[in-house]
Amino acid sequence: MTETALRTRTHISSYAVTGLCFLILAQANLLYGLYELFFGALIVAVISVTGAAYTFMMRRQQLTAKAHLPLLGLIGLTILVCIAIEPELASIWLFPLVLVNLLILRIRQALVLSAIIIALAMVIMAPVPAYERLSLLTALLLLAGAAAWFAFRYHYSARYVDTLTIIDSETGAYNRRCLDETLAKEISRSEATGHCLSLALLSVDHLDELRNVHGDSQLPELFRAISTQLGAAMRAGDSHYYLGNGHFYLLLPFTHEEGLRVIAERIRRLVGESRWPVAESITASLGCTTRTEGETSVKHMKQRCTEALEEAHRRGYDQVWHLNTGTHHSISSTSRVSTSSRSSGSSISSSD
Ligand SMILES: Nc1nc2c(ncn2[C@@H]2O[C@H](COP(=O)(O)OP(=O)(O)OP(=O)(O)O)[C@@H](O)[C@H]2O)c(=O)[nH]1
Repeated sequence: MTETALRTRTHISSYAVTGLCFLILAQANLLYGLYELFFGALIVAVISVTGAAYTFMMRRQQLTAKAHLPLLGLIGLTILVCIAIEPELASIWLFPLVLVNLLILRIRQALVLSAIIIALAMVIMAPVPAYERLSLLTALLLLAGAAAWFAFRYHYSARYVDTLTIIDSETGAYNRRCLDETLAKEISRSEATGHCLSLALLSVDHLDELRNVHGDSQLPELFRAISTQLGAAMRAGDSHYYLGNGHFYLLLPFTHEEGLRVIAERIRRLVGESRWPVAESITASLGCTTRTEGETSVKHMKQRCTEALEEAHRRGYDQVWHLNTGTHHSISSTSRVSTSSRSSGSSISSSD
């Protein structure tokens, strides 16, 4: 579940429970013939139901949902009027208000709104004996403190859960699921704005030999180091994704074919010339492609990268291959970008 979905559920549940509590309170007030308080509780219940409906309507635009503060302010105002009518019953009204504020608003907003309402309530409750007001104030402050701590922990956990769902724990790179989502978004953005989009698939060469020599348990340390280096080598806005088995996708928005050749070659050289933990010296091959006009398929872009990588492997590893296509399925041009020899230095050579 995403943070947004979790937040929507919490908001709707909080409004619904508040609505239910105040409906019960309204009914109790009706039974005791306290008609003004009955209407007050009924108004709070109606505003709560409105809040739940509003949360549902705005579930996809939570960041622009600005009406929670006015709605809860209105609930606060109604409650203050009810306290003015019957100051002895203030605690029944104030406790749920503080809780619902902290469950729905940002922590700072909730604390400020609750503080204002509690301060006004204390003034309105002047006829009530001082020790009663003081004990109510203490209880409210304790509740607000505990609820704020809970809200802070909840917010932190929700963000942590969201991070876990997109990050590969072995390497710290984004994971496969995140790649598909982000690539689909970048393709739409590229289609809408006309900017270039490139994708590369990097694989560590001769992985089976590395596995035989160093053992499975050692390799994650190597992949983690590669992931860190990739993050540092690419510019802001680029991102890398780990698929497992020594394979990384590099997603390069705003990068045309020539730019892709430059960055892919730079990364191939970086891998070949760096000293790595576990294996010390390794090489990598990259299969690259650039989105063609009108192309909308995540699958086809990834497929071209895989085919380009297979070609790089066929040609002897430690290679960068670029594959572009006018149609989505067939390979219409294959460009050899680097020579296979690291010692001779790799330069962009002629197309095949
Ligand atoms: N996406 C991406 N493209 C890169 C990166 N580095 C180089 N490129 C591409 O390669 C082109 C040439 O890069 P460089 O040889 O570094 O030349 P540059 O003029 O310093 O590049 P920029 O000022 O970054 O545009 C750039 O215009 C980019 O298209 C990178 O880290 N990420």
